Amino acid sequence: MLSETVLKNLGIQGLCDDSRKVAPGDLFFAMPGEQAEEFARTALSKGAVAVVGETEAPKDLASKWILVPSVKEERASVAKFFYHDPFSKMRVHAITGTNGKTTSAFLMESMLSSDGRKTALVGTICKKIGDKVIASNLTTPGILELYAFAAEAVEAGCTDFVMEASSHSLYQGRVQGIAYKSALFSNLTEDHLDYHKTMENYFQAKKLLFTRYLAADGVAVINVDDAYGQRLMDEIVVANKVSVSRLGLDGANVVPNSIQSLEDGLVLDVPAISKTPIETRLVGEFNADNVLLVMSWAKSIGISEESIRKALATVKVPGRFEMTFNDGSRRVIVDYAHTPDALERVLRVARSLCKGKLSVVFGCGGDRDRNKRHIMGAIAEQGADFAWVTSDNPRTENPEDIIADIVSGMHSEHFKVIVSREEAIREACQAMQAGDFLVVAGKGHENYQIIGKTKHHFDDHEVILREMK
Ligand SMILES: CC(=O)N[C@H]1[C@@H](OP(=O)(O)OP(=O)(O)OC[C@H]2O[C@@H](n3ccc(=O)[nH]c3=O)[C@H](O)[C@@H]2O)O[C@H](CO)[C@@H](O)[C@@H]1O[C@H](C)C(=O)N[C@@H](C)C(=O)N[C@H](CCC(=O)O)C(=O)O
Ligand SMILES: Nc1ncnc2c1ncn2[C@@H]1O[C@H](COP(=O)(O)OP(=O)(O)OP(=O)(O)O)[C@@H](O)[C@H]1O
Ligand SMILES: N[C@H](CCC[C@H](N)C(=O)O)C(=O)O
Ligand SMILES: [Mg+2]
Repeated sequence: MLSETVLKNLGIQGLCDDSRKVAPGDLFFAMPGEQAEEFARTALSKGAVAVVGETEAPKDLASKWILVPSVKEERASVAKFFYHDPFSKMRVHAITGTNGKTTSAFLMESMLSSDGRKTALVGTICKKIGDKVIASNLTTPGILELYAFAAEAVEAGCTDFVMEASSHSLYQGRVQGIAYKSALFSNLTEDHLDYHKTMENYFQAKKLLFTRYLAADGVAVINVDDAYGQRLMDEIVVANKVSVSRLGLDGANVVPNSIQSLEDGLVLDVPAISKTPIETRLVGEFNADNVLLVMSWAKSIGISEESIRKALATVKVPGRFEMTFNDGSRRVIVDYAHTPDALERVLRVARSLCKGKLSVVFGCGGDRDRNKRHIMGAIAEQGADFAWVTSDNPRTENPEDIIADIVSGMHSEHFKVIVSREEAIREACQAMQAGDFLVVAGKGHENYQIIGKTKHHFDDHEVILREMK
């Protein structure tokens, strides 16, 4: 690493790896790539004090250029030094998996807080310390943002830090330098193959949380009902492992006696956690998986039964099976299902609650995994009585092309394409009769729609409430 003396002499005010965000006094990390020099020049023109690069300095920038073998490694070491090693001052907990991370992370934060521990949270919806909440751009932020936030958490007196670790972040080393006290695995199903290419690569990225980043004395808590979870359990060498199985697999450490599914919650009887059943307001079988996993984790790190109960009784997660409209007959929920597994599971729960016709409005994000689209089409067709296929965040793709991919998996007449999401929700709402249930899937808490490179205000809840008046 650059010596402390060098860093101090430079008089650095901040760290930055994105020329668009440079502030005067920043040390700029020029990540390797064709445009590294161009970004470095922009950074210097905006007042960066120096550039850390791994290619020879352009002659005219030699006095401002610090040559290192790996900018990525240097960025991690300097972040640790500059922010006073914040992660070593808290117990850090992470959850990974395709679905259920945000829900579980909210639960974890809630249980730790109920237990009297000051806790920070980082994930898809927000970065949060107590009542201070900042909306997130990524599920796991870039390493510099992450360290800066951890330093704030330490400053605020946090003892615990809960975060979602996405596969992208694990693969890219956004969490470099963290030694987790606990790591949870929810499940692994199809998503992100645009980035990881194969399920095996995707699994290996998730596995890094347990092999590279979990502390030697940390605990791994794993859902072994999932085949990749079972594989993880078998493959990782960790002192403390807890296996969790809603299905009651032989040999699992935590299995329920019974799970009762209510219209507005769950009652879980889990002898390994408590002698008496525990209630939550989270709904559906998939949430039973999340709750079991997090309860098991809580027990393993010494959170009291009372705190587990208290958190489960009150926790709510925005945009996850969120009942947006309910007049006692017609019900509309907003849910963040944007993978085949999530859509299938959410429709299954909705079906169990629906007395009339079950409909779904959904689309798929642009510039993301294309292969999941036709699978989601088939799932919507099988799981619901009627589907409105529409746009999610098209990003730079043509919305019609995305919809064509989805529809290629659909073979019945029980669906209609409406490109405008607002129009699709409007029609779906207008079609509702007594007893019907509508699932508006894919965007959950998002209050925007990304078309091209622009974020427009868009909120599923607002449209539903307007239409169901
Ligand atoms: C594919 C991917 O993950 N890309 C992430 C990655 O970008 P990258 O290193 O490839 O960056 P790049 O855009 O090629 O640029 C290279 C370097 O030049 C810099 N740059 C770039 C442009 C410029 O004008 N000036 C400049 O200095 C960039 O800051 C970067 O340091 O590293 C960046 C910094 O950490 C991330 O912001 C960026 O996330 C992009 C925006 C993204 O959309 N990522 C998504 C796919 C993602 O990460 N999603 C997961 C969710 C997964 C889940 O929920 O399951 C997440 O954790 O959110
Ligand atoms: N354990 C689970 N198994 C399968 N599906 C789930 C599970 N938990 C939640 N879901 C479904 O997945 C959606 C997303 O849940 P959540 O936001 O908790 O997951 P996530 O892993 O954080 O997703 P992302 O990676 O996109 O941030 C929910 O709205 C629900 O439809
Ligand atoms: N974390 C997810 C977000 C997807 C949300 C969905 N609304 C979309 O835009 O595809 C991802 O990066 O795939
Ligand atoms: Mg999430």
